[in-house]
Amino acid sequence: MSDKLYFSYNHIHKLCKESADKIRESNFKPDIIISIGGGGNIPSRILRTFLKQEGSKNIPIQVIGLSLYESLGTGNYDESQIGKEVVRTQWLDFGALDQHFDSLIGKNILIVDEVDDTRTTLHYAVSELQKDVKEQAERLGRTDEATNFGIFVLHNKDKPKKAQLDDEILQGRYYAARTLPDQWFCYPWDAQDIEFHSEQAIKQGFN
Ligand SMILES: O=P(O)(O)OC[C@H]1O[C@H](OP(=O)(O)OP(=O)(O)O)[C@H](O)[C@@H]1O
Repeated sequence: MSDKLYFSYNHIHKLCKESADKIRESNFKPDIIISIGGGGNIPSRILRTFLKQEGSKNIPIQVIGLSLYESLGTGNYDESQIGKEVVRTQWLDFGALDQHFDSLIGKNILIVDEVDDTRTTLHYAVSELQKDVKEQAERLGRTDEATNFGIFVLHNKDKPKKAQLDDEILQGRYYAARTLPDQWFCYPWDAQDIEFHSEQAIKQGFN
């Protein structure tokens, strides 16, 4: 097989459907989806379609912008540590949501991205959001309310991770549609030539 794996839109749609069923079966009911842009945006929107319960409202999606940039640190880094600095380009805005979403306190929060590679980005997202919740809860005297974080990714790369997630999340509310070997993943939204991309996805069985 080629060292690149190609995934079609249809395949991704099906992964989201299947994962929404698993999330529901596990009894985790997200109140809000926090999408890590840009890769998390399309999976978030598809997942929402399948998480929607009849008669209830759509789950709101908020987007945070996180990008991995080359670390320019001058310290004694070994090669494996270079290039793993998370830069925050956008954060939450609850002003635009209704009164039920004036904060994340006491909510079930599903963080969505397309891939868990070194885990640096997910770790950053969870720990910064946990910090925000803690600060808000202390300020508003609501520290007794439990806030639960879950994670959904299309793909988890089977490789040593450079950052860790809490066991509570990893063991209970970490949903990876597929765990695959550490190869180059090609997503349809990055394709310059979608016909070629789709053909490869069909050949590889990811259609
Ligand atoms: O597990 P990690 O090693 O942290 O890598 C995963 C992250 O890398 C990619 O983001 P990127 O910074 O390339 O930005 P993008 O989503 O805007 O393409 C991807 O979308 C994930 O967010």
